[in-house]
Amino acid sequence: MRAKPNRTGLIAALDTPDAVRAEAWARAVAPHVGLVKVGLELFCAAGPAVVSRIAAQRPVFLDLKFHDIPNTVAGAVRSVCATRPAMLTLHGGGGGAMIEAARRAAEDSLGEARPAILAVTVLTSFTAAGLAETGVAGGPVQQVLRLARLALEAGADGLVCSPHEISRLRDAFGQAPLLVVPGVRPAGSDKGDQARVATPEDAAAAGADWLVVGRPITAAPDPAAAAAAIAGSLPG
Ligand SMILES: O=c1ccn([C@@H]2O[C@H](COP(=O)(O)O)[C@@H](O)[C@H]2O)c(=O)[nH]1
Repeated sequence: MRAKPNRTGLIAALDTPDAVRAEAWARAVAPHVGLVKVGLELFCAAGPAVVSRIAAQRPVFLDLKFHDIPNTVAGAVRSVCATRPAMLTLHGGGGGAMIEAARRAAEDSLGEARPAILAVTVLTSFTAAGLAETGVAGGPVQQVLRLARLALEAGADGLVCSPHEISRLRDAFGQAPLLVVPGVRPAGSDKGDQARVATPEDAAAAGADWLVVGRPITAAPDPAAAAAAIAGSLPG
């Protein structure tokens, strides 16, 4: 498992139901990104086979955000380990026992070659008001810190957070946890449904290990050029 880069790296999110298009994007952006991300849209349409094919060319961040009872999540982790992802996600809100079970399942399946286990804290599409609607008072930063502690103590290798929480997480937990950060928008790009966003330069300066960027790359007229421009804006 070699998921901690020496400097902030770029992950392109391949969000499409079309496996042929996803594989073409993966080939196009490959020179500019460290990993490509397969999420629910592509996985639900094209299944594990597309993950295995893409993983043969480029390390895959498998972002399926598991959230279920520990036994079920452990089984899902064992199943997806067959596709050889470099990193996978589960929801921190699933609790410590679920995260421990996921880590054990990954170790049993692939040993040293297991994927990094990342806990999603508070989705980057949430505002404080939206989070309060779900019954979580106190705002995103507090909830991110609470779930981060739980997840890291249960054996997670890292966290998915927004750019707004990176520095607070580094202050609380240091440099060791892998911080994977969506909600990244080059200046002037459309935010879409993302709420807690920052530019690639600001997220890198705050201490992100990996930036996850989807639509600003895949909706661009030239996805390879868009990925190259974002990667080029990161400190070297
Ligand atoms: O909190 C989270 C967790 C995961 N994501 C995923 O990242 C990409 C972002 O895509 P954009 O097009 O750059 O908005 C997407 O695949 C999400 O599922 C996230 O955005 N926030």
